[in-house]
Amino acid sequence: MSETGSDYILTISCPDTVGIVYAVSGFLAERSCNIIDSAQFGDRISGLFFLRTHFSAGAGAPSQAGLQADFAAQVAERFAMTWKLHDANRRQRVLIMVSKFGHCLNDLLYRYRTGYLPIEIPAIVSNHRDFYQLAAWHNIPFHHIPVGADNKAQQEERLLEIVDQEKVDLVVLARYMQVLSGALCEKMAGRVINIHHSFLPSFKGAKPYHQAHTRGVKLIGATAHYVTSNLDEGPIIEQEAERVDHTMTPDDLVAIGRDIENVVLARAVRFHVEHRVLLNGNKTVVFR
Ligand SMILES: Nc1nc2c(c(=O)[nH]1)N[C@@H](CN(C=O)c1ccc(C(=O)N[C@@H](CCC(=O)O)C(=O)O)cc1)CN2
Repeated sequence: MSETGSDYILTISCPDTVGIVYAVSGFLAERSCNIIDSAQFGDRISGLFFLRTHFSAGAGAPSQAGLQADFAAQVAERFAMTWKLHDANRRQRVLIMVSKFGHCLNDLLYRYRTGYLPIEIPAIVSNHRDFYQLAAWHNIPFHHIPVGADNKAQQEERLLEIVDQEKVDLVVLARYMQVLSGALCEKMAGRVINIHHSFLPSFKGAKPYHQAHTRGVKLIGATAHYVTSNLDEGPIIEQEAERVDHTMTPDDLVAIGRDIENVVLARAVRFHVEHRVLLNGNKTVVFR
């Protein structure tokens, strides 16, 4: 039996058909589980259905393991669901990676410290030493892993050792400026979020603000996306944009961009750790 009031989040994707919400809500009601909030979306192009349900297990409800076993047998199988049942109160363990620009790292650390981001941060990893003291101030272990053309595979092995040892759920690239290998992206699929400093698909690669200035755009932005082996091509989680004009220098755009990057990355991390993001091919469904 579950402790009264245990909160869970159920996420589902499956071929769309009649009766999915009815089956899920009936399953929960029969087991003394009360839905707190629920959202769903049927994608008519992919033919897939997506559901996120936050519920509380009342007195007499089965344990998490019991709910999972029942749901697998009673509902998930007949609808061919891809699904997960998450403990809503468990804080995800987030490893942050950074290179030379620390604004996103600093912002995430502040939001974590003030409780805005319900996460644990067991480690900070960088290919430079610049943020060693910032990590120390927050009492978070700092791992310096320099990467060059001749040692990328070995250094990525070290990263994966830390991910394993620290039971990391999510890796956040907070302006980490090295391209991760295809092998690493495969191993960590759906568990690595990057902040790209442009409004993708515009201005991929390094130095997007200079590209934007050269092009003379009137809006600039930032994009948080899951990392895949295709640089800057991963499923987009969140974006934001700001108006700019002809009077602004590339440095002005960089300064405006920093604030946008902070907000977009923090939102994307929060959506992910609250199980609000479901993959839909190379796109996402985000139940904000
Ligand atoms: N597999 C992936 N790895 C990374 C991605 C990604 O989308 N897929 N995003 C980058 C972040 N990024 C843009 O957002 C980015 C970072 C770095 C480069 C780049 O060309 N780097 C050069 C080295 C630059 C340096 O040493 O300063 C390189 O790796 O040759 C492009 C885009 C993070 N990783």
